[in-house]
Amino acid sequence: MVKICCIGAGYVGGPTMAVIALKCPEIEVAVVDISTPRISAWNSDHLPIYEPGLDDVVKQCRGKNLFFSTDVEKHVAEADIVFVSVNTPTKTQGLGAGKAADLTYWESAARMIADVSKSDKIVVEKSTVPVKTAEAIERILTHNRKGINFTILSNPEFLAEGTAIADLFKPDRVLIGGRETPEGQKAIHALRDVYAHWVPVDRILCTNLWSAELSKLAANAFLAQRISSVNAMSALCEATGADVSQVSHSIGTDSRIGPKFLNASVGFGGSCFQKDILNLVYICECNGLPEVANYWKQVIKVNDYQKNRFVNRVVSSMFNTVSGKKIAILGFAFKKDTGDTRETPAIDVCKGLLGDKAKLSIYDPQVSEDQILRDLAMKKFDWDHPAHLQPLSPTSNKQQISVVWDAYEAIKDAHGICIMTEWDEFKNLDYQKVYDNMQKPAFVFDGRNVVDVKKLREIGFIVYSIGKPLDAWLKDMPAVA
Ligand SMILES: NC(=O)C1=CN([C@@H]2O[C@H](COP(=O)(O)OP(=O)(O)OC[C@H]3O[C@@H](n4cnc5c(N)ncnc54)[C@H](O)[C@@H]3O)[C@@H](O)[C@H]2O)C=CC1
Ligand SMILES: O=C(O)[C@H]1O[C@H](OP(=O)(O)OP(=O)(O)OC[C@H]2O[C@@H](n3ccc(=O)[nH]c3=O)[C@H](O)[C@@H]2O)[C@H](O)[C@@H](O)[C@@H]1O
Repeated sequence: MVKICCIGAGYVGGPTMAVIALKCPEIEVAVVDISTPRISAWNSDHLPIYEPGLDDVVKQCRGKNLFFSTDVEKHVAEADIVFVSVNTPTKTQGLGAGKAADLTYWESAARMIADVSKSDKIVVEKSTVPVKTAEAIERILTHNRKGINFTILSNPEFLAEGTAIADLFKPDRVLIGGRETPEGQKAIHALRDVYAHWVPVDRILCTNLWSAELSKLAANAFLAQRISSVNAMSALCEATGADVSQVSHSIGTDSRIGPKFLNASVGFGGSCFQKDILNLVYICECNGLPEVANYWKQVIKVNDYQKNRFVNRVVSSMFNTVSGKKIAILGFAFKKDTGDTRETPAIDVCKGLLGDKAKLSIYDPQVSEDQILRDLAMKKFDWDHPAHLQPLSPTSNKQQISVVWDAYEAIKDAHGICIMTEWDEFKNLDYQKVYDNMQKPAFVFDGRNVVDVKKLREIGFIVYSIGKPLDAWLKDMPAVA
């Protein structure tokens, strides 16, 4: 029986391995992690991450050919194929701080693999890593090889949160990069055989190591660039009276552009886009390519601009101050159908409003109070470390923040509403009831373009919706970022 071990039971390791176990009943899959609470949760009825369809997949395989364990060394020693899916955060100190990837967790995993292995292994980079990382990992693995052969592959993951199971069941492609040597090619075939259980072979792309590593960074950069492009257009739409949804639709019908990923928003969030672009920028700089670095840096700058622009719009619309005013924050996760808050634009917007002394009442159907308070208190990039290495109880400004478990509760007596996540329930709120329970004038700032602007204006709201023609009220209150 082939044995797979995955180091890192997170958003990628957990769902990816659960799907491999489901689709390959004859393979034994162990997912290991240094975090005891995370592994306990994987073994319980309350999985550590919220992802539609995941519970079902885990329940079908757990205890049969899918195991979650903290016994990292045992499972690594027994495995034929070891996936490494640990955190690769942005460095916060030293050389490359604020840009380069911090490979501490990857390096410690590689050293441990080298130390405990007693048989040949294929080691798979599942984490997103800088191009050329495989070279460094190979050196670590072979420093003390004791006659054991390690073959390294790059197999980056392209799933998106909220649709992870669907993406894993039916991926656009699976990418496997390896050395162009007989051992490298043999390892590629072994991993291809795993995916070929359910992925059509023409969707399994095999490349050299560096192309696979770089393709992952490139894919995220291209995706994020699309959002920054449409968000840049949204600012121009607001200035000219064009409607960004109509512009997106018009350009998206060109088959060379395509309709997906053109929704204007308050800005992109999530654990990877910013981190991976910063990493790409750093790699370009290190390779003497400042123009290329600056090109990609602009994607992040426009994203920051969009979040600032939103905050400024809220403050300027409400008579240039939100001091002491209650603002309801609807949604905190970085997108719908996930409880993940890593780099969510809601953090920046809330911090901006708190800076102007607003009182926030926050509601998200999947995010706990503890998580929200931690997020609003944590320093930039601290979130992307294993849970037990994060600051224990960062303090946030609790007098200004309340977290509630119902949208109507959040809205009660509020002066304004900011929609930060496109949860379906925010489309279907009883907005007449909402209006009746708010202070007047009642403002809605829709950062996700989910509300029916016309209907809300008829009720009496002053509505700001990203990239849409401005309410007469807002026209006289320009918000510069
Ligand atoms: N979250 C996402 O949607 C995607 C993430 N990625 C990449 O996958 C990698 C992992 O991301 P996530 O799963 O989101 O992170 P995560 O933070 O959810 O999971 C990483 C896990 O690794 C564990 N860990 C760290 N060092 C370890 C060690 N030495 N031994 C055992 N366990 C260790 C941590 O405790 C944590 O549970 C990152 O490189 C990320 O860029 C790639 C595609 C999608
Ligand atoms: O490497 C990763 O971590 C993953 O990053 C993204 O996935 P994810 O961040 O989970 O979610 P997306 O659907 O890409 O959304 C990212 C952010 O962009 C925003 N977004 C997305 C699409 C859009 O049109 N407009 C927009 O503002 C979302 O609301 C969200 O805040 C990529 O889509 C995945 O392919 C990749 O594997």
